[in-house]
Amino acid sequence: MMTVEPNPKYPIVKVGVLGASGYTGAELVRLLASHGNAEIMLMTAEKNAGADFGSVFPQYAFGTFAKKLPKLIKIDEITPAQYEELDVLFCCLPHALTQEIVMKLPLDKVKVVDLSADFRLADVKTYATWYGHEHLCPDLQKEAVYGLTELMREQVGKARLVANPGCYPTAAQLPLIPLLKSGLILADDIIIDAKSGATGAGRAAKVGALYCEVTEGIHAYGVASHRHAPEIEQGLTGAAKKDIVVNFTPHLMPMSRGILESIYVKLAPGKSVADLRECLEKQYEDEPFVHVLPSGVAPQTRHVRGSNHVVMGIFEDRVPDRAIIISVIDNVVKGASGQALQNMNVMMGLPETMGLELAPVFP
Ligand SMILES: NC(=O)C1=CN([C@@H]2O[C@H](COP(=O)(O)OP(=O)(O)OC[C@H]3O[C@@H](n4cnc5c(N)ncnc54)[C@H](OP(=O)(O)O)[C@@H]3O)[C@@H](O)[C@H]2O)C=CC1
Ligand SMILES: CC(=O)N[C@@H](CCC(=O)OP(=O)(O)O)C(=O)O
Repeated sequence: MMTVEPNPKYPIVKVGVLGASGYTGAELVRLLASHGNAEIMLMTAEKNAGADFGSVFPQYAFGTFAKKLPKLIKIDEITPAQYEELDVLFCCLPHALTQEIVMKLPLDKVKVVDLSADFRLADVKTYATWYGHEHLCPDLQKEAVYGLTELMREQVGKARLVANPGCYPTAAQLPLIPLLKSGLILADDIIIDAKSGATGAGRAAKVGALYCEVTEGIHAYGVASHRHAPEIEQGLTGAAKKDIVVNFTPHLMPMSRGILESIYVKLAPGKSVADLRECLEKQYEDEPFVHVLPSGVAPQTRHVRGSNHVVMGIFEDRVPDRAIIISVIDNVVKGASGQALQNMNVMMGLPETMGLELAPVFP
């Protein structure tokens, strides 16, 4: 990782990464290396504390940027002064632990982008129901801005605490929210059939997400019970201005990265698939990361791998009055660290694409 020259028009942003030894933390460091105006001041790990980042991830051990990285330390070794010298802190930590840390941070001095699910649900009861415990800091839960960047840019720009969306909710909401807001699809008949690569489960792989249990097969999990359903419903309910319940079924695929969602919707009376296409093309025509494919072309996870792009295809179903939307992202980039960096750029008044211009990796 080579140091990219800073753009002198913009300030240097001092950054901390909690959980830098995990998949999303490491991906963030990879992206920050090509940012130019970000300086990593502190990085933490738990089991890997005390190690160099380059010894945990030998692929990132080379080059001037890598050599300047601080050692991985434990969270409780960070001093208040170290927090205060940061502009932005990324939390790439497990759920529930994150809120314990964030509630003690000086949020008037350091802005936070949280990649966990801790601050995504605004309603305290919904949070307790799906996460199995009361939130430790409900005020911050309410204050947090949901960082679906393209649709929340203005709010993200003013936020102290951004809740970075979940990977599945990102791929689902970017097509569905504009369609619901425009009244082009019915709110009561949305089916999201989702598939994810195994990195979605994190580096501390559990039984079920281990290589030999994922390769050469596919399985559904969290059927009718996955905690991303209420997160998707929160966004769609806001867009439709009526309560929405979705059918959401995630599957684990034998691939490391990528999410593909086949989304089945019913057209509102008198509306056509051409209307859906026009709406999404118009919504995203100036967006650098969201793309609507021409009619008849289906996106693949390979089209976005390693990049911050979202690619959508829109099809007329053979079943009358129904459409199929296929939405793909890289779960670790737009589904986590890429969107987190995009949010940081917005929060700090930097060009939104800084550090995110890497093209997808192929094959
Ligand atoms: N992977 C993905 O695609 C996505 C993940 N997310 C969310 O982002 C967050 C991070 O995910 P991911 O990077 O995949 O997870 P990983 O399991 O890969 O990494 C977790 C990180 O947290 C550290 N950690 C674990 N336990 C503790 C602890 N008790 N105290 C301090 N640090 C700890 C780990 O350190 P060490 O390894 O050294 O023990 C590691 O650095 C999670 O909340 C996840 O749900 C969100 C969207 C997508
Ligand atoms: C394949 C896999 O296990 N995926 C994870 C989702 C990862 C993600 O987006 O995020 P949060 O954990 O931050 O909500 C899961 O289903 O729980």
